[in-house]
Amino acid sequence: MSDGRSPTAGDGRIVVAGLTKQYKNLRAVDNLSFTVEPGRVTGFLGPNGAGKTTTLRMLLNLVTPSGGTATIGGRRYADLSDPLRQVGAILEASSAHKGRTGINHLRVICAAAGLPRRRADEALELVGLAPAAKRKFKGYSLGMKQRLGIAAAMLGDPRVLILDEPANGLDPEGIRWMRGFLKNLAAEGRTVLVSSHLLSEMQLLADDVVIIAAGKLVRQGTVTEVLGSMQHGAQVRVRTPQVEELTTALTAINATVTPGAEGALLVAGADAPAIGKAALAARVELHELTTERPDLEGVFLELTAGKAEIR
Ligand SMILES: Nc1ncnc2c1ncn2[C@@H]1O[C@H](COP(=O)(O)OP(=O)(O)OP(=O)(O)O)[C@@H](O)[C@H]1O
Repeated sequence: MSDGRSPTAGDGRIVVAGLTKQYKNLRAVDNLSFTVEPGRVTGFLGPNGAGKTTTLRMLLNLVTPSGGTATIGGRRYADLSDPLRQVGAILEASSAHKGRTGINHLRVICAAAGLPRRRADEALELVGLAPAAKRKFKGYSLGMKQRLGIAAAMLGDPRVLILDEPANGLDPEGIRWMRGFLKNLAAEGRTVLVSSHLLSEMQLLADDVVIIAAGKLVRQGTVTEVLGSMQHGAQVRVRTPQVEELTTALTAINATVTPGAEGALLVAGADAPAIGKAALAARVELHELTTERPDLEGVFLELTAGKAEIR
């Protein structure tokens, strides 16, 4: 981040408080409250139609809330003195004039926003698109288009980044790049808010998660906290030719044993070393001992079950 930026986005903390959006009969966002901290990547998760885009649009003053507030550094977006230098946003897959080159696309935005022309080159460099600067937009791959969108959002060197589904359509290499890029921005102290329904991706990318369903907050916390809040906790998958003996031995140490797929046993209430020890003491042969940790996908499905109504 460059020095001398306007301080009006404050520390870049995003606070959503009682935010509501009513569309005729549909409450797209319903009394939603959460905070997004600077210096961290926050994943904004929810099933399709949960209200993510509507929330982000209210944050960026593109949709007027029916109630509540959304502020960045204590101010509404509309009250920021120079928002493009403070908040960078991508709300949909990048689009540009087909015949325009990448660099010219960014220069046009710089000119319109009163930003120095060199920022176009710097932003292109930042996202690794400098070698394709003079290629036309229509020849860009989807991944390159996404990078160009991020370059555009970075033109004002903003303290806060808000990205709606930036990983959509990216290949694994593109996703890896995006992950590193956004983590670096957070490490520089910026606020990074990324919406997604790609839960497995968020598990690798985000420090914090805000999960919504049907317009309402379902859970907010660090990825670790949310994973830890999973009802069932970790399970261990075990295979043995001596099912009965092992079940007896594990029940004796207060573990719960249930049949899993393909003849495996799922053990809860004891970790792998404890199971191994109990098996050894009972002279039971083990063919597999695998700890299965709940992933964000499982937590998400559990937390949003029944709330992903078609709207
Ligand atoms: N302008 C509008 N008028 C009426 N309904 C709307 C409008 N914009 C969004 N909605 C509805 O509000 C609900 C929330 O939509 P939103 O796009 O915010 O969800 P989302 O979580 O971003 O989902 P997706 O991942 O599918 O984009 C949806 O049911 C949508 O149809």
